[in-house]
Amino acid sequence: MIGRLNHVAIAVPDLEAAAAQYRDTLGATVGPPQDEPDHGVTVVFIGLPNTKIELLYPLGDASPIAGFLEKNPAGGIHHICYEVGDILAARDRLQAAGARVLGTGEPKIGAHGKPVLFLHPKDFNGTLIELEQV
Ligand SMILES: CC[C@H](C(=O)O)C(=O)SCCNC(=O)CCNC(=O)[C@H](O)C(C)(C)COP(=O)(O)OP(=O)(O)OC[C@H]1O[C@@H](n2cnc3c(N)ncnc32)[C@H](O)[C@@H]1OP(=O)(O)O
Ligand SMILES: [Co+2]
Repeated sequence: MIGRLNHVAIAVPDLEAAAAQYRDTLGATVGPPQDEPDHGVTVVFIGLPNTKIELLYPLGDASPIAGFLEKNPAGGIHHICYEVGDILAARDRLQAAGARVLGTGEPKIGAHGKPVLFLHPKDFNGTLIELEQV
């Protein structure tokens, strides 16, 4: 069911500083900031040969990553995103297996314009998982 690793997301306390570090210190290809109000974050994507890094910064006063940054003020790995071919079939299979799908259970459109869902970290070894339909 899960396929390629689409991205690894890092929540950061300073988006510009983190983007500059990846661009200037690590020599990576860094995209522009993208506000994603429907998700409560601003994201910056860093292109790598085999996957992407997604830098996350809270947007608005109800950001789902605010709590994470309070607990991890220096930032930290926030989630990993796997690709799936059929996100509704994946959701149904996961729910049938007892996994918690976050939010309403209906996919939202993510930063790549594709449907995404999130699975509760406590069900997957303390790791927040995002699924993106490709
Ligand atoms: C533009 C879209 C973009 C894309 O790629 O397309 C994105 O990726 S958007 C990313 C931001 N959106 C989300 O993360 C949505 C899903 N996340 C959530 O619904 C919340 O963050 C949630 C429910 C995972 C955590 O909520 P909260 O921070 O309020 O903390 P809780 O106290 O409810 O957490 C319960 C429990 O889980 C632990 N936790 C929280 N976040 C993480 C995490 N990222 N990784 C691992 N564990 C996490 C938290 O510490 C609590 O554990 P406990 O032992 O009970 O203290
Ligand atoms: Co993501």
